[in-house]
Amino acid sequence: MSEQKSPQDVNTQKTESPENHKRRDYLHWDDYFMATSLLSAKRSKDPVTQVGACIVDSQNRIVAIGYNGFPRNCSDDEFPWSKAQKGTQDFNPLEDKKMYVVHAEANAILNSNGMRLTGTRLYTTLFPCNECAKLIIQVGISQVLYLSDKYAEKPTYRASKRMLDAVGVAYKRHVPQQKKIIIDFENFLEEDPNSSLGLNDLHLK
Ligand SMILES: Nc1ccn([C@H]2C[C@H](O)[C@@H](COP(=O)(O)O)O2)c(=O)n1
Repeated sequence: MSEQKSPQDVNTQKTESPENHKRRDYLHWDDYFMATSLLSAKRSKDPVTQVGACIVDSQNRIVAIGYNGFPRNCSDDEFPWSKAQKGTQDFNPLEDKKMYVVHAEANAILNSNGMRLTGTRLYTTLFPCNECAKLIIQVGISQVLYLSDKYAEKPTYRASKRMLDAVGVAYKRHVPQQKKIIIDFENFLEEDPNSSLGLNDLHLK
């Protein structure tokens, strides 16, 4: 004979069901903003280093995002994506991407459309260079969170830290709580069997 459930048991069962309480594996704020920066970096055409940045206010609202790329209307197909090699026969400084690329952090600042950025936080996938540090300081960003500092030994990055230290802009490497976030469009494509979109999964590692 099956056991009868008291109304109390039924209630307990209801509260224990995963659908009745808060999800536990939700994204934490810092991971969320860094993942947003990583997603933005996916827009970059730079074949070597794709950088993304995201500016967030004190109420955890994203106020701007950006990635590294050429200025508006400077064609991705005409301007150089390579680095000019000093000492080579055909060395031409005008054929170097660094002459033209707007860094992700600078683009994020510019994309904020003149909004007041005092006290905001900047999430960037790569530590800001000296030129971006100048902008960060001038607009009043108070904290920088970064994922990689692969160019730490270069003078431009040491100069960046010198300026940020001098004025008290805090910076720290973000250590993600969630090691992997997968954006999977497939579930949504399955909802529409007639869809002919051939989208690949986007894996953020
Ligand atoms: N904090 C940074 C540093 C670099 N970038 C951009 C500039 C270039 O497009 C690329 C670096 O290229 P690489 O020297 O690694 O060939 O990343 C940036 O947006 N933000």
